[in-house]
Amino acid sequence: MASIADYYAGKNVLITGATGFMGKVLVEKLLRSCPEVRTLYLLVRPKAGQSMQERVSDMMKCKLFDRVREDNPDFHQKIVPISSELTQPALAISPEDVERLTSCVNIIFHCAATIRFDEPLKHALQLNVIATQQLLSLAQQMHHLQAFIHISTAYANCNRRHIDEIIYPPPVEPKKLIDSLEWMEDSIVRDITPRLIGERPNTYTYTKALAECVVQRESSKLSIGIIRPSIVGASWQEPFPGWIDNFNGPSGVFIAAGKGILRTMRANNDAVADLIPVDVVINLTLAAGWYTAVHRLTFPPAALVYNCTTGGINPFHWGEIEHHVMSSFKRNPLEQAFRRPNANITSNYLMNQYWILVSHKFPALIYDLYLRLSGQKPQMMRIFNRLHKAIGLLEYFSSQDWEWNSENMSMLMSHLSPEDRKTFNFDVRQLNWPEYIENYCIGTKKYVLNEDMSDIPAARQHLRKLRNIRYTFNTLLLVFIWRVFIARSQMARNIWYFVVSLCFKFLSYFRASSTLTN
Ligand SMILES: CCCCCCCCCCCCCCCC(=O)SCCNC(=O)CCNC(=O)[C@H](O)C(C)(C)COP(=O)(O)OP(=O)(O)OC[C@H]1O[C@@H](n2cnc3c(N)ncnc32)[C@H](O)[C@@H]1OP(=O)(O)O
Ligand SMILES: NC(=O)C1=CN([C@@H]2O[C@H](COP(=O)(O)OP(=O)(O)OC[C@H]3O[C@@H](n4cnc5c(N)ncnc54)[C@H](OP(=O)(O)O)[C@@H]3O)[C@@H](O)[C@H]2O)C=CC1
Repeated sequence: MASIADYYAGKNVLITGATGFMGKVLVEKLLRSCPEVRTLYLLVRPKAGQSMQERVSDMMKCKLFDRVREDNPDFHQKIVPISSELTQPALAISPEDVERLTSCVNIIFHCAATIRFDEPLKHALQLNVIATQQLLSLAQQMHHLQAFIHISTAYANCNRRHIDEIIYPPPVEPKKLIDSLEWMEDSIVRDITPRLIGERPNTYTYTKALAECVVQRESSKLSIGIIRPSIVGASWQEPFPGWIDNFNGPSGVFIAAGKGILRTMRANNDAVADLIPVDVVINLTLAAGWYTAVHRLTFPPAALVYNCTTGGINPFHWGEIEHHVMSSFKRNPLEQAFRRPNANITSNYLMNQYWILVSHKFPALIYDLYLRLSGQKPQMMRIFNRLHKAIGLLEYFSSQDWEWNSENMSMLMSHLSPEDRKTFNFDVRQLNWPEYIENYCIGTKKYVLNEDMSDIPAARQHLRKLRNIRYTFNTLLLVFIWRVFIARSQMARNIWYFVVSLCFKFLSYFRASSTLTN
């Protein structure tokens, strides 16, 4: 059997979502580890005043592509951007481009999706389900297509505790839902969304479940693989440790904790934190593309599902994550922290509400007062309100755990040659969590916040300053309490004298006993 790189040699690959977090890593890895790949067709839309060509050339300039650039400075010649808006009819691909794609594409990686948890149902359905359906129709017109790889999520079926590598019956018939929502006003859709999504926490997981069903329906006509990653985090090894470029999932939480803004969050210390490094997901995806294509004639007509998770193989828990994130940010502090990093997670709702009041809202109020008094615009309360909205949407995933069967991941690994196992490593048994979390935190500092590592001494100095402010504040608070309560109440005074005399007696006893022993 051909090796993975040999298989991709001379192949034309179509990728959606290439400008996104996972898409970029996929493009980079294909170019670096499969240098003989012929062309990568990227479906891209113009955005924020930039044409699709500008966006793709900006993307290729980013640090992620440094290693590819070193190996092959002309790598951009292999990339062909195709203008496409996935929410439009026929994906808004021009007839010439359709002609070009149908005549040459050999393999499709469908990564594009809206991953927002607060996406209105109609839009999530349009992008995650209808666009997938349209891409499948395009795929069927392709004369040389060998594999269609769909990126789903391990949480598509999060209404279940145990999740096998099968496609579960959809919560509703996708076509019926599409037809009904088509004529409904947005306000009506908004009202019925909670009833529709049922036990799922958001429109994202709901529409991703529907998309799996849509993909499965085509599995008799196409060779299909479905990848279900859990919580995708920074890179573990490739192209370098700790690469991350967004605030999604845990990254935003880590940053907020590192900046000393987030001090409390509802999460279960003992629940498995099913993080999976982005390079692991991409290595598995490329291997699954190879496996699907090579075995396309021997497969039964069913999509092969890969639960791409760590919990069952090398579990790590939210409590451990909290510990390692905090100690990592103390060693490598972020610049201009609001307070010293000291976040705690708790599964107790009331306790969390108490700490939100004491450690979030109260300091925000004081800081905003200070800003107001110094003639600046208050902003801290606004930042906290946004943070509370974001963590409120994530708490569902950090407060419970799931069991995923990941046999297909092991099966795929057993089919890889020793060389491919190294080049496309997705063996998460080798993952050293503390080291990974340390690199992840440094990655958020370097690549998300664009902070310089040489500024760490200044950041440490800033933390020392914050510590001194805290000590001063606590002392002032104590003096205040003394003035208000102790100075005015005889009983408080008596208690205070009792405590002081007890301390004095203890000290005298200690001194006397140390003189005796000398
Ligand atoms: C130490 C403790 C350990 C415990 C640690 C537990 C972690 C527990 C994680 C569970 C994680 C589960 C993950 C499930 C697994 C998938 O399925 S992965 C798919 C994951 N999807 C996501 O994470 C998307 C979630 N995000 C959203 O839905 C939306 O961004 C939100 C949170 C509703 C915010 O919406 P919005 O207010 O409209 O803000 P948005 O336009 O998105 O962003 C505005 C700005 O805030 C920034 N921002 C966005 N999100 C954040 C954020 N979270 N923080 C800070 N800034 C942010 C943006 O970069 C943007 O910056 P600018 O461009 O304005 O400069
Ligand atoms: N990140 C995670 O933790 C996880 C992600 N996944 C899945 O992995 C896949 C990739 O996720 P990720 O890379 O994190 O997501 P991103 O949000 O980073 O990327 C989404 C991609 O989809 C593209 N896209 C969105 N809307 C359109 C549109 N209307 N037309 C054309 N392209 C569009 C975006 O393009 P543009 O740049 O133009 O916006 C972008 O390239 C998704 O399918 C997601 O469900 C699964 C589990 C976890």
